[in-house]
Amino acid sequence: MTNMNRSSPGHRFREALQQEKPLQIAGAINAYSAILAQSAGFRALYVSGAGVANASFGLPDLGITTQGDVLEDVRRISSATELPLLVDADTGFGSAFNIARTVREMIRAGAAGIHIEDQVAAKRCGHRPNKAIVSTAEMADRIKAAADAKSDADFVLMARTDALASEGMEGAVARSLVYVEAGADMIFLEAAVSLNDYADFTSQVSVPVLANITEFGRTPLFTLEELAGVGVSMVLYPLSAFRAMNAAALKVYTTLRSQGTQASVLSDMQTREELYRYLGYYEYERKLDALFAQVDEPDEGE
Ligand SMILES: C[C@](O)(C(=O)O)[C@H](CC(=O)O)C(=O)O
Ligand SMILES: [Mg+2]
Repeated sequence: MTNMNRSSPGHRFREALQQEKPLQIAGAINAYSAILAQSAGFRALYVSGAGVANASFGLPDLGITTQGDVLEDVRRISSATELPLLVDADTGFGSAFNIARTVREMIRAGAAGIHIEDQVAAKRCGHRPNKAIVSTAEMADRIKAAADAKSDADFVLMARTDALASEGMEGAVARSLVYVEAGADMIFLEAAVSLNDYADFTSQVSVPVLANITEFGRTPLFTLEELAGVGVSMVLYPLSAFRAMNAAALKVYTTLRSQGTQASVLSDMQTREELYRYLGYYEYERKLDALFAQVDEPDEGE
């Protein structure tokens, strides 16, 4: 393990965590969403496992997508933004060797960090009933395998615990302390239901704690200020923009079918001008024009 690369994505994530308290982390479903979130001022982004499954594959978030599927999205998104990416690695995508490979490949793909959860491999969304979790020892082994594979000491290894639902606060805290001992740098407390949960948890777990403020789930939509007050270090919005895009897209599709024109939904659309601005299209166009101008000149002299 080295600390050579001072500007590694992991290092940038840790810097962002110092600069913004709590650090707001926005889910970006694809490269263009990452550009939009960056321009809105976010300092860190998230690649959601549910997002990869739902948006890239049209599948439910039930552990069906693979390490390679997630890596492909991470590569695309990390190429489009300077911001550090926290990536949802579900249960690590296999046993110790697979988990080690997940870490190595995530670093190569440009991720700043990953979270690995303590659910069984046949995982579910953290906000659904009937989740099953592995033993504390098995999860500690996952974390050790991941920590051992870190080629960049700054790469963030976050342990997510889904234990609150089945083992209560006592279980979630006890497990998290073991996960930190095993090498977790931070903890993701999944599906907390009250501010008191966070206060309780952060008073007993000394590493930075993430709150997942996903919509229509178990956790109420606590504000940044409220979460700051209970010791939360990171606030995640994994699918907020995705959910909004989906509603907008459906409205456009149904309007086109029912009205035969998009006139009434134009105001819901981003204009061509805006799209191009975010993409830096005009800059590309200027370069292209300049390039053609240069190529033309020698021709004229001949
Ligand atoms: C954070 C999460 O793991 C994700 O994949 O984005 C999901 C989010 C969701 O389903 O709302 C989870 O909380 O399990
Ligand atoms: Mg997930």
